[in-house]
Amino acid sequence: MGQQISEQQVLAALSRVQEPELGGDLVSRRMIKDVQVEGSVVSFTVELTTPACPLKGQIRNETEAAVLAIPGVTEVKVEFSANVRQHAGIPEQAAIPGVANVIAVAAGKGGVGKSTVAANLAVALAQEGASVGLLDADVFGPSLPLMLGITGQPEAVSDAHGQAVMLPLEGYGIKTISVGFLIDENQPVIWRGPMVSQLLRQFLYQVAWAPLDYLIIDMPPGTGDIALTLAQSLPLTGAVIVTTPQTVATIDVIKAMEMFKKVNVPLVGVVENMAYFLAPDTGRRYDIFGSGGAQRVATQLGVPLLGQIPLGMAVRAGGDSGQPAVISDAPDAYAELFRELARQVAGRISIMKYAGGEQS
Ligand SMILES: Nc1ncnc2c1ncn2[C@@H]1O[C@H](COP(=O)(O)OP(=O)(O)OP(=O)(O)O)[C@@H](O)[C@H]1O
Repeated sequence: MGQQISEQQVLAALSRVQEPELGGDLVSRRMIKDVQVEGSVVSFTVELTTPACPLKGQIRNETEAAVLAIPGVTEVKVEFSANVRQHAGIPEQAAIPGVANVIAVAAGKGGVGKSTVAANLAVALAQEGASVGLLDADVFGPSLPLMLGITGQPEAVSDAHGQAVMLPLEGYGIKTISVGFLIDENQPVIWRGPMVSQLLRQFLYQVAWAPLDYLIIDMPPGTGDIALTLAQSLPLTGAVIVTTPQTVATIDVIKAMEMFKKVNVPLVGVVENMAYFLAPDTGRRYDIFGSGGAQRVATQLGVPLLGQIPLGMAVRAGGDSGQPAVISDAPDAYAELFRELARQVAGRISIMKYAGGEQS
């Protein structure tokens, strides 16, 4: 029998593996937990900054290889866990207790698929193992109840401090709240700015969201007063801007990005929706609205292009039938692209947090 393998040897091997995005090695970043050695079998857990980590595969391969290089090790079992931390940079009084990150999904103009992206992003993050909420702040056209097929009235209950709170409705593993749950959809609603702000404050602070890793906010379209006030007053970790190829070069997209910059909300990146069309019969790609535009704008503004979602019949049908595309296995629902988008968003947020300092 060979010499017994020690925990120190395992940690020494793992300290040579770098965290691919955040830098530093996994041991100094205190990402390695629960090392166990049983004979020649070594197991440990890597604690990620998000369950939707885009580089999980790479981390698995590199840690496995590093530990297998220790003489006598025959098998390595890598588990993953995640500890999504509260973003620093949000003033304490504005933070929502128990909600680690608030992400705005916004667009320079209506109809580009902002709500579709918000809903699929939220469900995809939940599929990756995160706890997720979705707040429909698009009070003028609340489309999330229809897109997620969720109906009903949120129940009011007392929280642990005796305060009245609304219970969000649940579906597809996410918690959600929308003005669409509270009003009669056939009644036109006339909202003025202050009423919207007050309602949204209620949606943020008087809803039993916690605990959440990510609260996704489907913002009202455009950069008008309401969107600006919201961007300014929400405790946002960052903003994701949705555009289509034909609107990408327009001033609206730039305006949306500048609006967030002006109020010091970091841009997570740009999503190009309806980016191209793949003919279902031939598989041929058609760049109906041109190509490369979103990438150019992203590069020009120094933010990443987080993903490109093609035009897909199943994406639209999913939205209309209350079944978000990301739960479908139809090829033109592009579920895997939505999941990859979710990983990119989560990964970027972890990097932003690291750059800006973090709270445990
Ligand atoms: N990638 C896509 N492929 C096909 N249809 C899509 C795609 N993305 C969105 N759609 C469809 O386009 C329409 C508009 O989408 P959505 O409601 O998400 O846009 P929006 O930007 O939120 O609009 P508004 O600003 O008016 O709320 C919907 O019918 C939706 O199903």
